[in-house]
This record gives sequence, C-alpha cells and structure tokens, in this order.
Amino acid sequence: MEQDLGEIKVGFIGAGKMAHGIAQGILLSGKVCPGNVMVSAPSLNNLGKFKDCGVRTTHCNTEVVRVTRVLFLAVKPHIIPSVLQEVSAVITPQHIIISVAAGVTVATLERLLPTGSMVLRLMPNLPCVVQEGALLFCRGTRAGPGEAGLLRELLASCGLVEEGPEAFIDIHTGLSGSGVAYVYMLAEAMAEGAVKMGMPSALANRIAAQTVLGAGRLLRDSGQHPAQLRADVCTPGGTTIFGLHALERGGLRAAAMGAVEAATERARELGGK
Ligand SMILES: NC(=O)C1=CN([C@@H]2O[C@H](COP(=O)(O)OP(=O)(O)OC[C@H]3O[C@@H](n4cnc5c(N)ncnc54)[C@H](O)[C@@H]3O)[C@@H](O)[C@H]2O)C=CC1
Ligand SMILES: O=C(O)[C@@H]1CCC=N1
Repeated sequence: MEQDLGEIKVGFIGAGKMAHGIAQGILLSGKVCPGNVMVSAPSLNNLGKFKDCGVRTTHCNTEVVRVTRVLFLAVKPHIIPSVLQEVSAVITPQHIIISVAAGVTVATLERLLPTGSMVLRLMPNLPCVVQEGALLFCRGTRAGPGEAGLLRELLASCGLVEEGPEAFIDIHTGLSGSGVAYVYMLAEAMAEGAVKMGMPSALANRIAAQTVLGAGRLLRDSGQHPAQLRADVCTPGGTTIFGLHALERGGLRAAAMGAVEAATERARELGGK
C-alpha cells in the first residue's frame, strides 16, 4: 500500500557518490521535498551538489540523526563503527537506519547500535542517479513489513528494488553494485576497438554508451534470456559470430564470472566473514 511520505524526514550520513545517487532518486520521485532531506559530511567538498538541489547540509552527524527519521548510512565501510559510536546516543527506536556499506552485516550494525534499533541493509548501485539502479535490501531483526514498505516507497524512483535474504547482499554487490564498473570497462574497451579501426573517439564512446543502454533495455524489457537475444543478433557466417569468437578466445565469460566471484568474496571479507 502506498504510504504518505509528504512530511517524512530523510537523512544521509556521508555525502558521496552513493548518497547523492539515492538522494537524487528519492527527490526525483517528488514524494519527499528537498527541505525534508539533510546530509552530513566532515568537509564542504561534497555538500555543494546537495545544496544545489535544495537539500539541507551540515557537518554534524548527530544533527542529521536528531532531525530525521529515516537515516541512510552512506560512509565507507571502515568508517561505520566510528560513525555509529558517535551517533548512537541520539538514535531512538523510531529511527529507521539503512546502511549501504559494502560487506557490513546486519549483525554488526545491530551490535554497534542501541538495542532495539530498526536496521535494514541495502546494496544500491550508481545508476540510481538516473533512476535505473538495481537495489537489493534485507531487514534486520527489528525491521518489519512496514519499514520494508516504507523503504520500497522511498526508493521507488531509484530503479529496480528487490528484497532478499542477507546472504544475497554480498552477491548482489559483486553482480551489480560493482557490476556497473564491469559494464563501463566493456564499453570503454569496445569504443577503443572502434578507435583502433578508425572511428573518432567521441563518436565511438557515444555509440558504445547507446549500445549498452539499448542492449540492457531490451534484455530487461523483453524478459528473454541473454543467450536467446545473443542468438538473435548472430547471422550464420556473419559478423557477430566472428566477434563473439574473439571474445571467447579472450575468456570473457570466465573473466566476468570471476569478477562477480572476486567482488562478492571481497564484500564478505570487508564484513569479516
Ligand atoms: N560508489 C558506489 O557505486 C557504491 C557504493 N556503495 C557503498 O556506499 C558507501 C559510500 O560509498 P561512496 O558514496 O562511493 O563513497 P564516497 O567516498 O563518494 O563518499 C563517502 C562520504 O562519506 C563522507 N565521510 C567520511 N567520513 C565521514 C564521517 N566520519 N562522517 C560523515 N561523513 C563522512 C565523505 O566526506 C564522503 O562524503 C560505501 O560504504 C560503499 O560501500 C554501495 C554501492 C555502490
Ligand atoms: O567498490 C566498492 O566497494 C563499492 C561497493 C559496490 C560498488 N562500490
């Protein structure tokens, strides 16, 4: 059921790339007005872009906690313990605390927060900023369907939002949180291939970006398996199969599977698992 988010106050501790991506998604939904969002960071460096969209800013983490109810923890994983130590005294049972820190488990968050705190763990990705993120969250022991529903409602304009078991969060980090960067690397390399064949770089990059976008939209919107769509592009004896053969020789599949595995394991390592 849709909730009225009109007056809900949303806070971010940490004003970096991911806080900005999620805040943009939330603001673009139009359900929360910029004046009801507050962001904290120790320096002015990252706060300007929030000020530009009318969001309130501060250097004081406890101020964010005091004036907001939904609180995103958007600092690097190793900063989480010191931030939680700093703000714990002003956390109340009414706060809904959402960590986006890679690897940091619900158990760790609940151990560092006052007993009874409502916690959710979210793994977003950067395309939230253009409302095309892929987000997976899980609930902590005190967060119920109401909190999950509120989070879904808040993030509705960030992209695909799924709930799953905590065991999937690190895997999602390897697949999608980090996966965005693998796609950029592929796009970059494809454009470089085109430059090698004589196309100007700017044109090659524009076409590579549109190719990734088009392929992604078709994959998502058709609901077809990627292998089927790949087969649809291949003319027997045509160009694509020659290109695919070159990718197979380069070990693209093994490299991509290995990338998801390595990043997942790194997330587990960050969480001390
Ligand atoms: N960048 C990405 O694509 C993704 C990042 N994440 C997670 O999001 C979190 C933030 O990552 P980014 O936004 O990339 O990092 P970032 O480096 O862009 O931002 C971190 C922010 O935290 C602030 N900060 C540092 N110490 C602080 C303190 N003591 N109190 C308050 N703020 C403090 C910094 O000034 C900065 O604004 C990380 O835990 C990361 O694992 C999750 C998914 C994707
Ligand atoms: O590289 C990282 O650790 C973060 C988490 C997922 C994407 N960026």
